[in-house]
Amino acid sequence: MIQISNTTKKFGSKVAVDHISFDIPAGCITGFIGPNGAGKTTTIHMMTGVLAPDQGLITLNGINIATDPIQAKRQFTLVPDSPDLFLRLTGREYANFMADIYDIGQNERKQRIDELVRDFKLENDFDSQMASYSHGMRQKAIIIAALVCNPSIWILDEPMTGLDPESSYILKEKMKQHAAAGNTVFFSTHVLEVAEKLCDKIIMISDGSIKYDGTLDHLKAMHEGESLEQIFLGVVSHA
Ligand SMILES: Nc1ncnc2c1ncn2[C@@H]1O[C@H](COP(=O)(O)OP(=O)(O)OP(=O)(O)O)[C@@H](O)[C@H]1O
Repeated sequence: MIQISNTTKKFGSKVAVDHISFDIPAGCITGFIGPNGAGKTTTIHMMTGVLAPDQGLITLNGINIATDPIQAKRQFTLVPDSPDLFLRLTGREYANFMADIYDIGQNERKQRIDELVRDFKLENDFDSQMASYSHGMRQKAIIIAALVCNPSIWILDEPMTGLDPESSYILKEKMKQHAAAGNTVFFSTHVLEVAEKLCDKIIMISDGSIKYDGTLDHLKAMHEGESLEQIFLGVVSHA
C-alpha cells in the first residue's frame, strides 16, 4: 500500500504537483493517467525517493520515504520512464546488480531471471551490452531486472512503451498475478485502452491536481454511455 498525503512539488515558480493526496491499496492494479506534463513522473519520483517533495508525506507499506528511505526503498521496485540506464552492462549483469541490492539469493535469482528472460524472449541477447539493444529490448531488460527483485510494491512509469504486443501481454499478466496475490501494482499510462482493461482503480491527474480517484466502475457509472477516452477528455478540458 502507498499513501500520499498533501504533497506538493515546485520547480522554481512552476507547481508541478499541487497538494495531492491519495491511497494506492494492495490487492489491485491502480492506473495513473493524465496528459503530458500533468505531474505523473514527478509524483512517481517523489514516491520512490528520486525527488524530495516541498511539502507532504509519502509512505510505502507504512514506511516514510523521507525519514526511513532505505527500508521504504526495499518495499518497491521501479520501472522508470526511460530504459536508457547502465548501457555498458549486459542485461544479465544489470539484473544481477538489482538482485544484489535486494539481497535475492543466487538460486532464487537464477530461477527468476531464467523464467523472465524466456517469457520476454531475450535469451539470445541477455549476455550482450545493453548499448547494443533496441529501445524495446532495453525496456524488456529494465522490466526483467525490476521483476527479479519482486518486492510487494511494483511502480511502473509507462511500462508498455516500446514493448511488442506479446511482451506487453506478458507484462500485463504478471501485473495481474502480482496484484491477485495481495500486492500493490501502480502504473502510469497514456494508453486508455490498457487502463480500461487492466485497472481496478484509476487516479486521474491534470495540471498537478487529482481530478478523479476511485474505481473504474464508479467512474463509468458517473459518466454513463461514455468511453474512458471521452471521460478523460472531459476531465482534462475542465482542468
Ligand atoms: N526537472 C524539472 N525542472 C523543471 N520543470 C520540471 C522538471 N520536471 C518536471 N517539470 C515540469 O513539471 C510538470 C510535470 O511534469 P511531469 O514530468 O511530472 O509530467 P508527466 O505527467 O509525467 O508528463 P508526460 O506524460 O509528458 O511524461 C511539467 O510542467 C514539467 O515541465
